[in-house]
Amino acid sequence: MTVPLLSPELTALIAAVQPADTGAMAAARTRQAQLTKPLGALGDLEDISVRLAGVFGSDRPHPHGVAVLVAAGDHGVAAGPHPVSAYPPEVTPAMVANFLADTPAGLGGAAVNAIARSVGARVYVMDAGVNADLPPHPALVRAADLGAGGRRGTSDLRTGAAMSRDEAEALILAGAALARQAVQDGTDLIVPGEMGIGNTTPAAALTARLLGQDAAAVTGRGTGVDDATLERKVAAVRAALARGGSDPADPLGVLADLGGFEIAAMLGMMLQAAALGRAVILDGFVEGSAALLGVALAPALADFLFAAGECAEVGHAAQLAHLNLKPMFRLGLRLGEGTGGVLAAPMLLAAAATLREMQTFAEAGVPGGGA
Ligand SMILES: O=C(O)c1ccc[n+]([C@@H]2O[C@H](COP(=O)([O-])O)[C@@H](O)[C@H]2O)c1
Ligand SMILES: Cc1cc2nc[nH]c2cc1C
Repeated sequence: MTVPLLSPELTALIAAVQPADTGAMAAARTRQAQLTKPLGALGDLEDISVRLAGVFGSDRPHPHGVAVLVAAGDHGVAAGPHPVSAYPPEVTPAMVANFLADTPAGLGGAAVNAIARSVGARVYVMDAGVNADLPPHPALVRAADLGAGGRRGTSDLRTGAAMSRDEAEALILAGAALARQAVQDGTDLIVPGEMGIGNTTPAAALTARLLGQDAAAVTGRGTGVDDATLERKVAAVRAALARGGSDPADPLGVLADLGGFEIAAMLGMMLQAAALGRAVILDGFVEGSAALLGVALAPALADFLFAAGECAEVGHAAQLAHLNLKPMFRLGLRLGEGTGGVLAAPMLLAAAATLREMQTFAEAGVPGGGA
């Protein structure tokens, strides 16, 4: 197929995603082998520390701030009398209000707020296309104010494209703008997060198309749907794919055809974070679908991605395998919001600290360090 052109702004963002620093990674690998521990004894943290050296261009990486950027959007496929979720679409705007609620503990009463507070991460909230009038709040960023259309939910992907290419691009760029803001505020580890009732259905459709998998293999129970609803979800994904509205050779077309506004925004966050040399921590299945689009657009993005846990959603393992990422834990999380990504952030900070702060055998005078 002839792939339609991307806007100059998106083309520039994609071009700015360059591979990580292999020299710093080689130096970090050598250094890890000299640190005061049995060879390989820090397990996967060693590989993570080497990858962080590549991201931050130093064999002594020193990442600082952690932020979770939660984008919320509604979905046409979730509206109407045939639900694909265990919860009604009204939960999406209500949860945005919960992310922003004034509670005795501080900003926000959702899981992501509590977990972020517990690890000192900042929370940003974006309305990427929620089907409600959200009252103004100083901590609420509106994609519409960042140049994106501000439509209240996507179209039903069973019967037509979820959004236009222009809308998809505008949401990607709005997500990128929020990530630039977070970096400006001092963030080195970016966790894209999401809220959107029904969004495991578009995430499954994106995954099926981009990985060439059968709908049933990548469609899971999301919020905990029963067997009849799961069947309806698989049928929805099959119907969306059967329309033949997009080709994996055109990732923006796939996003517009099968995606969601918050998925587009998270894609923009990932591209921008990588373009600015910051690490991205992936949470669950919905974030994974954005990451698949990201590496299809900019293969070097993979160097900047770190997997938090393997979530309970069927299809997540296939995403991680495609991204060549090893999850750090398996806690059975199936929440979204970026919760798993925030939980993983201290592990990344600790991995970097080992490279930066441990002594070598020679420095510490510990025998057995080898050559
Ligand atoms: O990302 C995941 O792994 C994930 C798995 C299950 C559920 N979720 C969250 O639950 C919602 C989507 O589930 P559903 O059943 O409405 O498609 C949405 O708000 C997500 O944040 C997210
Ligand atoms: C209550 C609730 C909170 C969520 N957070 C992310 N997805 C969610 C779905 C529901 C239903």
